[in-house]
Amino acid sequence: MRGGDIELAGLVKSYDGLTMAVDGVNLRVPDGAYCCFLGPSGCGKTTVLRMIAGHEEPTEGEILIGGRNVVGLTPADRRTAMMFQSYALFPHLTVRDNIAFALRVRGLGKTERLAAADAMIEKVQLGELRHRLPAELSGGQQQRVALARAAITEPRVLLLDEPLSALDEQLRIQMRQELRRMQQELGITFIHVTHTQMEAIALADLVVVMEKGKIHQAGPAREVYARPRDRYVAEFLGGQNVLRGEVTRVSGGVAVVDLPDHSSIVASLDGQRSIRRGEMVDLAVRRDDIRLLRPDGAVSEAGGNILRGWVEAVEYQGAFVKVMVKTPLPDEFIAYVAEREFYRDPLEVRAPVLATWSAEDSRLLA
Ligand SMILES: Nc1ncnc2c1ncn2[C@@H]1O[C@H](COP(=O)(O)OP(=O)(O)OP(=O)(O)O)[C@@H](O)[C@H]1O
Repeated sequence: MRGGDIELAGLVKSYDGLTMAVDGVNLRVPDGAYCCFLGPSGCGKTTVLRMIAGHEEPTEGEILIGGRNVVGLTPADRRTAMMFQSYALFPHLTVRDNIAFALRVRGLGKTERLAAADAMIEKVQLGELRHRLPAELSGGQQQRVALARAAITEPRVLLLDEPLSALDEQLRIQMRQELRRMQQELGITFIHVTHTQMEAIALADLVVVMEKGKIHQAGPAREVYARPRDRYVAEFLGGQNVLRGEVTRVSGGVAVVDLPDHSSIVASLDGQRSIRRGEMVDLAVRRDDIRLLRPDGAVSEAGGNILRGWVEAVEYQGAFVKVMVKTPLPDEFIAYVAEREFYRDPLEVRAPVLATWSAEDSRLLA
């Protein structure tokens, strides 16, 4: 039994009794999940991580690992391990000795330590590098050593604080795959803190989006990206346009929303049951669900929602083209048009356009 499931219940951390670094966090992380805490600097994600690790005590609330409250226990008794941003490898010890060191702290004999280190070295594919010093390794290899050193104590939960931030862009993407592979191989719960949206989305089974000490949304990557709960999550994850307007009608699972430019948009309620006429609401539509038409073309082609504007800027992105559309609305409006489709009849800057999408592609936000 691994027992690496985590439950955070009413978790609060205040350093000075006034500001809440963590402000009432409730969350369940299943055993063996890859969970990413995502949010801007200062949102409290590292503090949550440090409290799970046992490097910081909560002001209030419980942390259950494997069903047992671990508040007050040492990291070793919690069976958690932490991998730091800087890797914190001993410069004078070889790869093998760095990895074996964690077991010396736990009082294991030398033969046992080295045998365990060798097994772990194979697991993380560091075979040929076992006798090298950290300075003789690449950033990615150093990270693998740091991971092996954290994993050798057989923790139930491995905590990673911005593990990829020291690497360059290309290596970061490569190491992302490797972290995922290792997590699956070790079969333990990973809690990974990051402020990079794409990193969280690419890696996690469970993405937890935080702001100012609170969780806005926790769910599978695709749910958080494609069905953000509120404006904050939609804007932080990106890929969505968020518009604000007044509800003029609610019926049959949809709401009609009047925007400040007097256009009417139909959006699915998407479970927002309590919406009433007259209420101000946010609605989201994915940038890649927008079709851009020339106004002189067949307006009948425009199924459902229409917003009028003109092309403010065009940015080539490779697989798609990012078109910034200026509308009379205060919110920015962007369409991602598939590359081939865009170049069939390229829109030039200042061209008037109709941005259209179907009712079911826009959703009310909380
Ligand atoms: N030891 C401390 N003493 C006082 N305040 C602290 C301490 N550690 C963190 N804080 C404050 O708590 C809040 C949350 O910090 P935390 O490090 O958890 O955020 P974060 O989201 O991880 O940010 P970053 O990505 O910059 O590390 C911040 O306002 C921070 O200034």
